[in-house]
Amino acid sequence: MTSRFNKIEKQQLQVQTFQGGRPSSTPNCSSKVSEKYSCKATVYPRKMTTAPLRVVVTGAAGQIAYSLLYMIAKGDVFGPNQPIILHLLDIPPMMGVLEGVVMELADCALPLLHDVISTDEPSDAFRDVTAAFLVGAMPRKQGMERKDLLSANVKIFKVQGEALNKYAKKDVKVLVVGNPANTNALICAKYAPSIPKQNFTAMTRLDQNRAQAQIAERLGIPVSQVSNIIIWGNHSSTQFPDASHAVVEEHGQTTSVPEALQDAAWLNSVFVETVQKRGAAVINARKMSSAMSAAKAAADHMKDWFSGTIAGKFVSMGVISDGSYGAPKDVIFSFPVTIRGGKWQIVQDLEISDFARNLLDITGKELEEERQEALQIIEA
Ligand SMILES: NC(=O)c1ccc[n+]([C@@H]2O[C@H](COP(=O)([O-])OP(=O)(O)OC[C@H]3O[C@@H](n4cnc5c(N)ncnc54)[C@H](O)[C@@H]3O)[C@@H](O)[C@H]2O)c1
Ligand SMILES: O=C(O)C[C@H](O)C(=O)O
Repeated sequence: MTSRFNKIEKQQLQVQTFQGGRPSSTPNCSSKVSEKYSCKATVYPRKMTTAPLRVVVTGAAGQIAYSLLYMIAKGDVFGPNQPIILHLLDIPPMMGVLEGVVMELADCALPLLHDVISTDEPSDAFRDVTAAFLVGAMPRKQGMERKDLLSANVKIFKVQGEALNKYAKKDVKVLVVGNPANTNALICAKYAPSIPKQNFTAMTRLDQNRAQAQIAERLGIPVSQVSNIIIWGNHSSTQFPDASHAVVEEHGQTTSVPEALQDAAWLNSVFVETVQKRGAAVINARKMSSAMSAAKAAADHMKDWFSGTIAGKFVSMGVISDGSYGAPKDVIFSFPVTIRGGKWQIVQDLEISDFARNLLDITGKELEEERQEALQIIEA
């Protein structure tokens, strides 16, 4: 456990005292499933002093959630000493499936899992949550682009923005996974005006992880030796995976990725296109969109947001644009960020080549177009 998790524990203790068993502020959830799964059946340390953190996962009966819930509940995201109350939201027809997921969570006998609230009511799902994984949305099928999902999905994020605004903690950290993630996050933030826009982010960590894996494979080294790859812009096929500032660490020596690879042609073509099209490649192979890797990326994103980035390292997140690097303002644009004390900051003053400039402009323009289309759908 790091000291950053200690800070979270202190904040939590100010608002909710853990009394053993069910915390006093647990909402009376209408879900039958939640009634069945009481913390009395859960085994956890006797002297637990840290108050549990309420975490909502939407689309909880779906593919991504099936991997993600386990990661959260076993401590991968909020630390090995942070008890969790999971709030699980899905739509009414999925309540039966969700019941099975809740049974499996109980059967995992995870010491950190204090309680599970499963529901189809946004008011119960979002009440008092400190972290929100917004996964619930339709996935694309073979041959579609992610923005083709706007008409099906964007209204979900209006409703959930409103619910977050009303019921969540004002410092809730929101990660939008459901596609098209950047524009859904923008709409979600718009309908939650009482929560700072900086608290709404979109997931491009899967693209970062994919890029890291491609570079490591090309160099024949472990992924852990590659860092500071940037994903610029939209989580779509216009994204720009940029390894020009990335580094390789081997035997205590740091080398830039372009220097280690000595293959600019590969970096500017095969590498970029492979990462841009990786989601579609997985769909073609699996006939379903990525789920295990998406869950891992969501866990990585939220873990870094809560616990911070390591000195000298940055990660990519879709965040509200302030116009840095000539990106359009007021879209959710993926930038390299560092994180301290739960707050992200865009890394400044990185050199942008003409090649990069062109790709940044393309992905920025797509985000402006998506914003316009989303607003038309919402306002129709
Ligand atoms: N940003 C990324 O990198 C990334 C990666 C992978 C997948 N995704 C996206 O994540 C989303 C979920 O993918 P999946 O594979 O888990 O899909 P899935 O179809 O397996 O699960 C989605 C779940 O969301 C539920 N849902 C639908 N509307 C809802 C609502 N209004 N409230 C709550 N739940 C709702 C569905 O009932 C379903 O259980 C898709 O949009 C997919 O494209 C994004
Ligand atoms: O490609 C998709 O539609 C799913 C997801 O966004 C991904 O990148 O794997």
